[in-house]
Amino acid sequence: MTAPIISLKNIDVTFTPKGKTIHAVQDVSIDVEKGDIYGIVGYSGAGKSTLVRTVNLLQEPTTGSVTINGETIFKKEARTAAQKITGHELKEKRRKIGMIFQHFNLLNERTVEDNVLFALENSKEKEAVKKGKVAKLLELVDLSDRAKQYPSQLSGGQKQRVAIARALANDPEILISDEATSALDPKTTRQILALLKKLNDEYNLTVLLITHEMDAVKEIADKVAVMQNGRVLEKGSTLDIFTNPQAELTKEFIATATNQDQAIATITASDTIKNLPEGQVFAQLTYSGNSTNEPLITSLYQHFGIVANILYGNVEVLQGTEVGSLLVILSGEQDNFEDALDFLAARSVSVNILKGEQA
Ligand SMILES: Nc1ncnc2c1ncn2[C@@H]1O[C@H](COP(=O)(O)OP(=O)(O)OP(=O)(O)O)[C@@H](O)[C@H]1O
Repeated sequence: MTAPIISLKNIDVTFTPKGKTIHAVQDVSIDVEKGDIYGIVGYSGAGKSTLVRTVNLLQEPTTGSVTINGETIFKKEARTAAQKITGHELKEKRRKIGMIFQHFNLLNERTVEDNVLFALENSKEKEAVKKGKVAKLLELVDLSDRAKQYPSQLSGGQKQRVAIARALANDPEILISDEATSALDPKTTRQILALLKKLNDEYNLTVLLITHEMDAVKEIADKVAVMQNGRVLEKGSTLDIFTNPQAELTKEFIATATNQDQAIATITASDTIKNLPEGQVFAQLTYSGNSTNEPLITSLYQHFGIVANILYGNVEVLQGTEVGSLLVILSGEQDNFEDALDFLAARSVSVNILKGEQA
């Protein structure tokens, strides 16, 4: 197996402003394979930006190691001196890691093409070659007709596309997207995410997608790590995390991204659930892939005499696999409930009891 393109091991980042200690990142280890779109999701202050800034050493870890393409560019253990690559080597590495940000960071007094050209400042290529490259990049992000305009003449989505063209100017292998869609409306967000996915598909560009929106992860990420208070709570394939989230925070993010939180809130407040008869259970069933081919609801009745009254249903397609969610009221023989739950678990249907006997 080839080495991960990014390997962060036991990363700690501690800040001590005015004698106060802030553990911004605590013992985080993440491996990103070449060609991954790897989402890092968490609320503001979770430590996402600090963590990704260690990838190109814009932020040196307090302890831990950073390995890019098999080469350890930084390593520091407690009470030993840091080992790191030289300034020149680091500069070279950084050129191969593009970054885009929430507020685009464009130069307002330069035209669109000059903003992209600026990234090639240190390139030894002839001016005409550089200009040709800029033209190609603008074509790639569908902004050829805006080359001579200034950032102030562009929409947010267009500005972000200029930033993407600029980030790609040095043919990076990795693109770090730090809340790049957070200032954009939902439609523009989808367009930018689609562009990142296209770059990933066509150029095998590895993308680190930092976001507070699980929706963005759901759209394009293959893998995801969920962060809180500087730590990774859980990580894995997007499909696994969506079908079987462990941490409460992850469940919360997923519920928001799939609009289930709204459905759960509305249904929980309804008279049907408020007056749920004794012995009945209000539950959320989440399933993926093969189990969707089985007539689960029919099976519950046939095998266990359990009736499922469906109040809400939703299917998402993640990485080509359906992930379904049902809000149901289950009723039937008490004695059969446990067997029915085992039956569902055996088919990788996760059951979250929201109200009723076993809640
Ligand atoms: N240079 C710094 N000096 C002191 N504290 C810092 C510094 N940079 C970040 N922090 C603190 O580290 C913690 C993590 O911040 P970080 O910006 O990494 O979080 P985040 O998840 O990216 O959130 P956001 O999306 O709001 O930037 C916060 O408590 C923040 O205040």
